[in-house]
Amino acid sequence: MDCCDTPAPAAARPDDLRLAIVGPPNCGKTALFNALTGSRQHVGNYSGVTVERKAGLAKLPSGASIGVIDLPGTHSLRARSPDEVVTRDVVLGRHHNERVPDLLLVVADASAPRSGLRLAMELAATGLPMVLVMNMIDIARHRGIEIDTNALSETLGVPVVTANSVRKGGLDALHAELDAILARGVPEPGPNLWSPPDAADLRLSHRAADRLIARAVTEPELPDTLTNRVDRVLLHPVFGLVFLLVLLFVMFQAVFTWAAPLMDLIDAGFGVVGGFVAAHVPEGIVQSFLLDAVIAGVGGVLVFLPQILILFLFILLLEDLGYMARAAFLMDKIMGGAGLHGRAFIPLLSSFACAVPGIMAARVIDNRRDRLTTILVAPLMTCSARIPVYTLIISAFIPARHVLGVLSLQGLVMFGLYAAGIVSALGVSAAAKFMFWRREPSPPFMLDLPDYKLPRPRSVAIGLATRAKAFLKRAGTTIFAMTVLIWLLATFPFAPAGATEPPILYSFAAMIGHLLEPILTPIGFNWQIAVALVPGMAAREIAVSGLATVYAVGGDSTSALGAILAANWSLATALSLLVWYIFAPQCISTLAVIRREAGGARWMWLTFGYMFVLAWMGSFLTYHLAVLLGAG
Ligand SMILES: Nc1nc2c(ncn2[C@@H]2O[C@H](COP(=O)(O)OP(=O)(O)OP(=O)(O)O)[C@@H](O)[C@H]2O)c(=O)[nH]1
Ligand SMILES: [Mg+2]
Repeated sequence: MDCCDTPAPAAARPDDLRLAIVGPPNCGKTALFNALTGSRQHVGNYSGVTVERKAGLAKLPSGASIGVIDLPGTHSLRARSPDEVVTRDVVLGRHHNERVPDLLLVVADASAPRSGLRLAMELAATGLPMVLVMNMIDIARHRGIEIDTNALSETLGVPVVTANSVRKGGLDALHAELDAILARGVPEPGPNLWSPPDAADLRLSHRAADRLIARAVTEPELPDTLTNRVDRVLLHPVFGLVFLLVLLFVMFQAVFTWAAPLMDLIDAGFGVVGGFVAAHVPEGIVQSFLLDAVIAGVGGVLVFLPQILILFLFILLLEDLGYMARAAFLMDKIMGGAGLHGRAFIPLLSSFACAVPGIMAARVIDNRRDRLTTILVAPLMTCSARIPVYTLIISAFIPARHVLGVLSLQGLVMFGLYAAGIVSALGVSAAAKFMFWRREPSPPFMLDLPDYKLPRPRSVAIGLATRAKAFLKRAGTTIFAMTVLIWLLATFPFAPAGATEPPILYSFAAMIGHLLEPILTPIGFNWQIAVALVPGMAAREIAVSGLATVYAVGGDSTSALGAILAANWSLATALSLLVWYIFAPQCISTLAVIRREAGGARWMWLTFGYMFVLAWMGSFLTYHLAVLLGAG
């Protein structure tokens, strides 16, 4: 029966029901949420993937729909970090605009059920009705772990089902249970007796969990040791670090070399469209708009899609494999030396995609000082929006030859730019620790090392598609809008009658460019760069589309942008711009998210200020050093 066919009594009005998914980190809550609701939220094999509340609608086999909320993972309601506070507040009904959930879906990792069962026992005190889901049952079975769901259900007094959230049909038991609950009517909540547990309560609850496990879970004599065997190499203090370095290195080589054929293809595609427009649209303002703003500008950015996707392919595979937490473990010493918390690794790693989710991921750090340091340095990590800028300049100025026979020099320079971002992040955090927090010792941190899992092609494909969509959307909105603005500035006003100079020199763009020259000439930038930099605050890629448009309007539309730059700039200018892009506080969304997450405009201005100073000084030194060495 469809729920919407007949007006139903209160208990059977599932549309109003709210179900909250709660569980320890990395037990598959988001995978379960996606499977229930058909959403495509990001999952990854490490703790702290989800840092905010997400809502969706689950359709049950009976046709009923119920509201489902996915929450950040937590080991206890005694929330410490901001992400855990979200979970606590939703469960206890303290979240603004949200009432207490009607039913908790408590998720435990069946292959390592301890923390999930402990949390389930703690949650029982809230009085909320719940269902316990023993997720990842496939992994548990594979390892020979047996779960007695009847014993669990008897002891806890709640329905217990097993689930595999990443296989079709893996939620059948849960679906049936939810429909049965709806048919019976969701029980009224009991009184909320939860209070923050103290150390003695925690000890007791751990013992209770042990007793429950002894009764309901049978572990095999010989635990699975593949993860341990692999970790003996990958977590080795020397081999492990060497492996990590080689991996990163291969990644950047791949970004450069694998992408080339695809990029050429897209470039050729735009070439054909450009030829068509040039042949069929009469010369004039419309043709200039299509050729200079749309094709040269936005098209010039779209060409970089393959590179961005290759970088994400690596990141998604490593995430799903469970390697990221290992990398965090390996980097802990180095990061700790620079005053960064071990938990900062994942936020900093996410910042390779974009600083915005990276800064949000810092919510997993419970200590405010360490969270602020992480937020402060996250924008120094090389976000994917820098890829087009880096690639453009590298391809134009660094010869495509090999070093030592196999290493591409261009890939090497790219690696160097990423390394420069990382090293400067370590340096800035060490400086911040020295200046602001010298006396406070760093608290220790516990890292969950997940078991390795084979990456699932479907989830990697979904991840890639999401990234591609986001990039194309940016290109179609922000980047397009700003490129059109630059085109307008470069086109109007027209040159006066009888003008002898190229028309663009009479445009607003040239006027603005010349206005900024006093700040930018000392670092080797010309007025064309200046024009692209200001709208580039909206998105870094606009430097590419902006330069393409300015040069195209200026009459340089016949050859590729790289060739135009190579002909117009000195190597010193190119290097200076690369260094500028390592440090420049360049995108407004990042600054806005810093303000929100750090809780004040002062942190935003501090980030803007230090990054601007670093960018200007770095570019100044680079430019003058390069000129001294004869590259001017
Ligand atoms: N084999 C198997 N893998 C699963 C299952 N459920 C989730 N996974 C994988 O486990 C990893 C963690 O899943 P997530 O859904 O991100 O876990 P989470 O509980 O939301 O994690 P946080 O948001 O960090 O708390 C991912 O790599 C998933 O693909 C399952 O039932 N079986
Ligand atoms: Mg999650």
